[in-house]
Amino acid sequence: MAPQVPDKQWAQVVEQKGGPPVYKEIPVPKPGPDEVLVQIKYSGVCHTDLHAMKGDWPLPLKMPLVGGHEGAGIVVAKGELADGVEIGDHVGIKWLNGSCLACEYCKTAEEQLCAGQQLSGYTVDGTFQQYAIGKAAHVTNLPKDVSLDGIAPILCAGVTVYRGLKESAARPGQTVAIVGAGGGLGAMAQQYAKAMGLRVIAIDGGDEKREMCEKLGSEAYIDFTKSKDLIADVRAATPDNLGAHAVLLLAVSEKPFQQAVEYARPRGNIVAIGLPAHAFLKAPVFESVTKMINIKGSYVGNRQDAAEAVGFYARGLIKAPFKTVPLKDLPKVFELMEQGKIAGRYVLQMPE
Ligand SMILES: NC(=O)c1ccc[n+]([C@@H]2O[C@H](COP(=O)([O-])OP(=O)(O)OC[C@H]3O[C@@H](n4cnc5c(N)ncnc54)[C@H](O)[C@@H]3O)[C@@H](O)[C@H]2O)c1
Ligand SMILES: [Zn+2]
Ligand SMILES: [Zn+2]
Repeated sequence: MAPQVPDKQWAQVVEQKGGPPVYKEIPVPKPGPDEVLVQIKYSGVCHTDLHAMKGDWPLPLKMPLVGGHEGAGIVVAKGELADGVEIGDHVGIKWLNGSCLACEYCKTAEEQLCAGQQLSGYTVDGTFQQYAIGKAAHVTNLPKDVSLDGIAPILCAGVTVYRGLKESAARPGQTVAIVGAGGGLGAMAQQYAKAMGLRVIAIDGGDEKREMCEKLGSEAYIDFTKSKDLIADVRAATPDNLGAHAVLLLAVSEKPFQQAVEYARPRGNIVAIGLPAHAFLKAPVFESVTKMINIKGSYVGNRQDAAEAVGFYARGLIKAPFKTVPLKDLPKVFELMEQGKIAGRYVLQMPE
């Protein structure tokens, strides 16, 4: 028998650009033919949700908006064309809520580049509500024996850094510098990198993040708020002083995007993932050319990346720290995030 679905639910709704989100009751949405309705149990809070509320990016967003795109829950209703997902399944709703499935990018498993994409918590309502809609083709299957709180942040932070590490082409034994290592993506990135046999240099600010990075197995922590010569410090943290084989840029400020070429080793790959507002990538031409540096962007991951990232977690390889608070506390989480005070991730628990 299909579960009882109420007409109303609690949600965090951004009613105007800049926020704050308003905790209120809104109607429970109904799934379309190719969609599922997911009873969200937990949702991670990604810095992207804060960028969305602030209107940081040159990409129009839905308003009013229910944010959130790291939702883990249980399917409670589905449309008649929603194949491959059953009521009762545990699934995740990620940033890419849906895509056209028919364009060149969708056909070649690069759906994050689809011009017809729908984005959870940005162009469609996301997971900061008790019941959220996802396209059946795009929800991520989650194993039923894994608890839904810790796996929620895998759905954006995990997938994104996992794909980013693949894009970095770093091989086991090589060194990756993770910039913004103390944040939500950064904590995950350290764990995925370690599981992939990479050596990690963590870059972030403050002692709470230092402590976390050391626990997560980074070989060096460089505090960007204290270092007198960040470039020299990163190089010195590599065994031969030549710099990192790969750099993962996860920070929410522009400066590191302009420094990375100087501490990447010759032939190094710099992967830009963080999306600070109004920022530019800038690199010295001389060093970029003579060191044959590769600078690229990486944007979430495809459905297979999501399945693989979940697999790493389910096998116990990813233990990034998170704190759980009720859905109503989202404004407090945004405040701490704005101040750069969150080590790891906050996960919101939906009311019962
Ligand atoms: N490309 C993608 O697909 C994708 C996916 C998810 C998130 N993002 C973006 O990634 C960024 C990070 O997200 P998050 O949720 O991890 O944010 P977060 O706030 O949890 O972490 C950001 C970290 O960057 C650190 N930082 C700030 N300035 C720094 C500097 N100069 N050097 C080193 N560290 C610095 C902060 O201290 C913080 O720990 C955001 O911009 C987000 O929108 C991109
Ligand atoms: Zn498409
Ligand atoms: Zn995200």
